[in-house]
Amino acid sequence: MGTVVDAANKEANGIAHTNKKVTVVFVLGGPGSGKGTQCANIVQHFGYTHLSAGDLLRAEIKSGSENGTMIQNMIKEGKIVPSEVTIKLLQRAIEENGNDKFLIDGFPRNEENRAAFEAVTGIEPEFVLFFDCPEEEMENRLLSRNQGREDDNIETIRKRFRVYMESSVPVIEYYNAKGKVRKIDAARPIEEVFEAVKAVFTPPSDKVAA
Ligand SMILES: Nc1ncnc2c1ncn2[C@@H]1O[C@H](COP(=O)(O)OP(=O)(O)OP(=O)(O)O)[C@@H](O)[C@H]1O
Ligand SMILES: Nc1ccn([C@@H]2O[C@H](COP(=O)(O)O)[C@@H](O)[C@H]2O)c(=O)n1
Ligand SMILES: [Mg+2]
Repeated sequence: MGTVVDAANKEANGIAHTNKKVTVVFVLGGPGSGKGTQCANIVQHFGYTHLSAGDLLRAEIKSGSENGTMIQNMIKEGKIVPSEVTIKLLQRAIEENGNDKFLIDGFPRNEENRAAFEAVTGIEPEFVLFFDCPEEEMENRLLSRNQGREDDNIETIRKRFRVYMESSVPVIEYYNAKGKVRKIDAARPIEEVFEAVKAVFTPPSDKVAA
């Protein structure tokens, strides 16, 4: 079941409304747990559009936006950018895309993100895909990622882990209490993790008995 984006709230936020009916899956997990890697696989197999909040913020820096310097400083410090900035980027990306099902990766990152997104868009996630991975493994992955990210250094990585534990884990707990979390053991090879992910996205009627 999708969610109809609430017209009044969208107008208040300055986004033209289309009453687009969308299905949203939030993809959460610690820094380096493999969210982006698995989202790419889900896109290929299940036809979702992948929206990474971090990628949208990095693109905003590159675009020369008035918020660019603020966003860059927040990312360097591993801090969470104010919700209105990130939500506008997500809303625009949803509106501009012809697809009606989205993986929103790395969002909501804190309670403010969660409550503001729900209030502004009226969108409730179908479920939350949660990649559970030990910190030591995530640290090793981030230190060898080699994508030139300014926040993949040990000092910022430690700050990101702290923010994750203090601000993001409570959001996962919130959705867990609502029965919406699909937890995946992410400390396995990429292909094995994807087998578990596939089981979450495959409707029960399509599952073949082993
Ligand atoms: N299951 C896995 N086993 C080993 N390495 C992995 C696995 N999944 C992803 N990686 C690698 O770990 C690094 C981090 O993965 P990815 O970028 O997908 O994580 P992320 O959760 O999106 O991180 P961030 O929150 O920093 O954006 C990448 O170099 C990726 O190739
Ligand atoms: N909801 C979000 C998501 C991300 N950020 C900032 O971007 C950084 C990188 O995010 P990744 O998901 O790509 O790791 C993150 O550390 C935050 O600084 C944010 O503010 N809000
Ligand atoms: Mg990522």
